[in-house]
Order: sequence, then structure tokens, then C-alpha cells
Amino acid sequence: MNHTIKAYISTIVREVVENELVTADLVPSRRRLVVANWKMNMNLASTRKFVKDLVVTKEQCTVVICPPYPLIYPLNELVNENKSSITIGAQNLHRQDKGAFTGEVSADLLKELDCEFAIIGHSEVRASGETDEVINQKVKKALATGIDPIICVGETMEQREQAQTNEVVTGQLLQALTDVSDLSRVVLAYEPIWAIGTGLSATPDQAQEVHQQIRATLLKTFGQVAEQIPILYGGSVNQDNAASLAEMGEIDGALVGGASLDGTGFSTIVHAFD
Ligand SMILES: O=C[C@H](O)COP(=O)(O)O
Repeated sequence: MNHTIKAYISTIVREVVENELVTADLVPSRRRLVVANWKMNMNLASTRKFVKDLVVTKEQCTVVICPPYPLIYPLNELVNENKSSITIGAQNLHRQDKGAFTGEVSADLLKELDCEFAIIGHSEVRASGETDEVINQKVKKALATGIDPIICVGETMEQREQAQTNEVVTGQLLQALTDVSDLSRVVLAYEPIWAIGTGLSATPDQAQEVHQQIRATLLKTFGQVAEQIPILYGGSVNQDNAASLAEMGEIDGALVGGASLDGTGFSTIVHAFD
């Protein structure tokens, strides 16, 4: 079903609910996603092994793999050969259509290579100077190209210690979503910077608390459509902590870095969110 039809159906459902013709229980539940961000890791051989090792038996949870750009095409071929239910995503995209942007990749090309998602605003990209305005432009470019954006937000340890988490995260998400119309296709990822690659994951309660604040802000700002936006948690998710994070009602999936490089281990994380 294409996105226009999905959006139309969700609009009808929302109107019916707002008119109290059905109970909220009948609103379709949010999609759940487990996303692998391979960052600057993996090669052709390890990608082949990953696809062989990954066991995805259920389909309640969308499994998105975001490889380095040169691996997108071979990964797509492997997915087709193996009839795998992997969905492919990109780690970034450019806000412009095309042009003299050395080293960058356009949304159109990513779409042509079957990328259905793109990570936008990852803290490792923000650290190189990416602004909230550029992130907002990338979100719009992704949506206009038929790619669903996975927008990352998160605070530093210093900001957490100064009780600024809510202010920082809210500011980032509202700027990323400024004038964005198709919110039902947006995915958010809460990634506390202090938890990324450190082995120091947020506890399920810490993550749940921030996710609840994000949900409240989304509902207040955008209304009922905000219920459809999945909020993933990212930051040292692994085979040991995935199940306890997945139990939390406001954690709709995970964005996984280091622990996504091994197909067998990543399968365990996926099944925790199934
Ligand atoms: O995009 C993924 C996040 O940066 C988390 O990375 P990590 O699982 O290695 O902490």
C-alpha cells in the first residue's frame, strides 16, 4: 500500500476516533522497527556472512539495515537472492537534489537503490557541524523522495547532569519537524550521546521517561497523528539489555550500532522487539 493511501486511511481513522465513533483501541498500533547502523564498518565478506546468519522469522517488527553507501547495492542483491525480509536504509542523505557536493549521496539515488529509510541528524554527523536547519531540510527531502526519515535526538552527559535533557531533545525534534507535513512516515530515535558506543546504555526507566516526554510534546504540538510516530531507543543496545528495553511501553524499537555487526547477535535483538 503506498504512503498516500496509508496517510488517507490514518486520517479517516483519526477523524472517526475524534468523533468518538470508535474507541482508541481500534487505532492501528505503531510500527516497530529495529535498525542496524553499521557506521563505517563491514565489507563484502562480512555483509554476506551477516545475511546468512540473520534469522528473522516474524514480521511484526521491521528490520532495517543501514550499511556504508558502497554496500547498499550488494546488500540489496543478497537480500533478493536470500528472499530475506531485511529492509535497506541509508546512514544519511544530502538536502539538495544533485550538484557539486563531493562525497555526498542524493536522496534520489538512494531511492533508486531501494533505500526505504535514512538516518538523519545522528549525533556523529551533528558533531561535524550539521545544524538543526539542515536536518529539517534533509527530513523534508527524504519524505519528498519516498524515504522515511529516522531522526536522531539526544543529550550529552553534561546536559543530562544539568537537567536539560527535555529541553535539548524537545528543541532538536521540533526543529527537525518544522513544517513537515507527513508525520505518519516519521521515525524518531532517542540516542543519549553518553550512551553511544560506551557500553553504558540508558536504563529502561531512563529511556522510557524521555520517550514519554517526547510523546507528550509530539501530542501537544501535532495532535493525534503523533501516536503513529515510533520512538526508537539507541545507545549501547545489545543482546543482554534488548529485552528489558523492549518491555517498556514507549520504546517502539532500537537503533543499534556496535551490536548490529553480527547477524546472529543482531537476530536476538530483533526478536526481543518482535
Ligand atoms: O546509531 C546507532 C547508535 O549510535 C548506537 O550505537 P551503539 O549501539 O554502538 O552504542
